[in-house]
Amino acid sequence: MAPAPITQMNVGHIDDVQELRKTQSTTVPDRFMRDVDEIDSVISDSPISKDVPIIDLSKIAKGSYDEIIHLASACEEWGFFQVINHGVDTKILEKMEKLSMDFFKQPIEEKQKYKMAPGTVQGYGQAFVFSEQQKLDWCNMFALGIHPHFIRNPSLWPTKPLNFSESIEAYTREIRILCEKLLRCIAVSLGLRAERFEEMFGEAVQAIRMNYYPPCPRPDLVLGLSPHSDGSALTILQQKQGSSIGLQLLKDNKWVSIHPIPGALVVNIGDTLEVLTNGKYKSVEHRAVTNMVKDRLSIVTFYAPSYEVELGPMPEFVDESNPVQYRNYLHGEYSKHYVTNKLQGKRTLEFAKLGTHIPV
Ligand SMILES: O=C(O)CCC(=O)C(=O)O
Ligand SMILES: [Fe+2]
Repeated sequence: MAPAPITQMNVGHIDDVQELRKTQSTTVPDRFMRDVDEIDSVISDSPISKDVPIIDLSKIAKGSYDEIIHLASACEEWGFFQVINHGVDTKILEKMEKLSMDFFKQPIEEKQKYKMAPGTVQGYGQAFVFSEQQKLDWCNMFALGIHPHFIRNPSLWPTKPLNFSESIEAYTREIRILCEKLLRCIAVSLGLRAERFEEMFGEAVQAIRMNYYPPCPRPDLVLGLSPHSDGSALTILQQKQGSSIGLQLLKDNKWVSIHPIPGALVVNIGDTLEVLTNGKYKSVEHRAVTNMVKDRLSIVTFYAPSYEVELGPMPEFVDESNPVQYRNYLHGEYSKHYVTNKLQGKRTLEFAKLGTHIPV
């Protein structure tokens, strides 16, 4: 998430979905209603796939080559996996869930002290809305840039709940260590030296977003979060215990729900790794759907190279049978492009794909 430009744009009125929920209305405002083709499969029994791979990081730590092979196939065939025995203390995960809920449960006046400005991606509100016509997601977000420090906007760091900042620091420190570990494992799974990405990434960028989806009276008409791939290299997603099942990924053209495993974290490949591996490991389109009775909270970490790093397919993934599929660009340019466009499947990656033209 590069610092986005402050622009005067008219995004229209954006309803706060928790406030809508309080009205007990049985309908949703027009702006949330999706066209039929966008939601045809939202509640048609999208299978809850227990096939999404589960990677045991403790096996890799003990040197299991089989688990590295398993990781390689998870990345290549799914772009998504759940990680267990990941080393992040359960207490830290639970604390973060409580902290996030305590934040979202506050009166709207308190949360709006940290309002996300139109066209930006940090603070409280709804990101990726750029026009009055754009449909809205049934979601309240709270997002912060974490690392390096210059991406932080201190005025958006809440003073309530108490100890919010300290808890965020503790959580993001742990998750950063996990990102580093995972990236080393992913490098090995690609036949690279473990440190290959780490050395290239420089001081990696880290951002966090909490997505809160209150129950919705018409889950059949709305989306919790529009389909997208992540602009990161790697994303780590924590689903709050007891949340509704809501995360879906597109596999073989079908939406598949991710079955939450207590204590596990969901990991997905972002656009940046797709480009670096010249499409060997692809970012996968995913979205969130809502539920009529249950709410959902996800706590999402985006981990990416430093903005000044030049990205493009690594020579290891280019040969006669694998010609270059993406152009070279600075990560900061992509990050800016990502946060200034609405979420629209894998459209954003057209920025880098050779043979596609994006209007500027
Ligand atoms: O809530 C979810 O599970 C989806 C979140 C997500 O994909 C994101 O924040 O990028
Ligand atoms: Fe995502």
